Amino acid sequence: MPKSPHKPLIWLPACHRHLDLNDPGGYSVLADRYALAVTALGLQPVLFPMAEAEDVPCLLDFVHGVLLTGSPSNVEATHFGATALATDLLDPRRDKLTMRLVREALERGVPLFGVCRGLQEMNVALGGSLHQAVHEQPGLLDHREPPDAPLEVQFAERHDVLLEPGSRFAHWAGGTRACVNSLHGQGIKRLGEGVVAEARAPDGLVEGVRVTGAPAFAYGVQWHPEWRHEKHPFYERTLHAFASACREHMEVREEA
Ligand SMILES: N[C@@H](CCC(=O)NCCCC(=O)O)C(=O)O
Repeated sequence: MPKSPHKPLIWLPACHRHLDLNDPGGYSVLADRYALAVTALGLQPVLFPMAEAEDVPCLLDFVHGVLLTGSPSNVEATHFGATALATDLLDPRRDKLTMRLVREALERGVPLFGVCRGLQEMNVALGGSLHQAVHEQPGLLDHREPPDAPLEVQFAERHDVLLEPGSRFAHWAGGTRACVNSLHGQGIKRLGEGVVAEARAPDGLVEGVRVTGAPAFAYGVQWHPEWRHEKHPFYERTLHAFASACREHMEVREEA
C-alpha cells in the first residue's frame, strides 16, 4: 500500500502570555521544544492563533493529531468545581479551547497526546479534577522543578514512575519502571470518565493515563517526553507511537 508523501499535520495549541507589559495585546506562544520534537518525528506542527472552541470541529478536519503542550499556566480550577488560587497563572483562552478540543478529538478518533498541562486538560475535560498544589498534599512529593536552575537541571530525570504491567507504557519503557522529569505543581486528583491510570509516581500520584474506549491513540503524561527524547528511549518510543497513530490516521483519511 503506497505511503502518503504528505506529513501528518499536528495541532499544538498556543499558550497566551503577556511578554511585553507595554503591549496589552499579549502573545500566542509555543515552546519550540514541542514543535522540534514533532518535526523530528516526521510530522508537521501547526498552530491556529486565536482559535476558539467553536472553531474546533472545522479545524480538526485539517489535522491528523493533537499534541496538548505544557505551560507554566494552570488549568483554571473553575473547570473542576474549585476556586483558583490567588497565585495561579491562568490562561482562560487556552482552557476554553482545550476543553472542547479534547472531547472533539476523542469523539472523532483524532490521535491525542497530552503532555503535563495537556494531561491535566484531558483529565479535566473528561470530568476529572486536579490537586491545585500537589506539594501541599499530605503524603505527596513536591513535583515542581527547581525554579531558578538551568533548563538541563529543571528537565533532568527526577523520580520513577511505576508502569501498569501489560500497558503500552510498559511496552515503550521495556519494563514496569522508568525515571522521568517532573515540572508541575498541579496533578490529577479524581480521574475523569474513561481515564485510567497506567503510570504512577512513588507517592501514588497519577502520572500517565489512557482514555479507554477511544477509537485512536489517546494518552497523557505528566512528564516531558519531548525533552532530549533522542537520548531517552522511553520518551522516544512514546513519541513514535503517537507519530505512527497520526500517520495511520492521515492515510486512512486520504484513502476515504
Ligand atoms: N502549570 C501546570 C502544568 C505544568 C507544565 O505544563 N509544566 C511545563 C512547563 C514548561 C513548559 O512551558 O513547557 C502545573 O504546574 O501543574
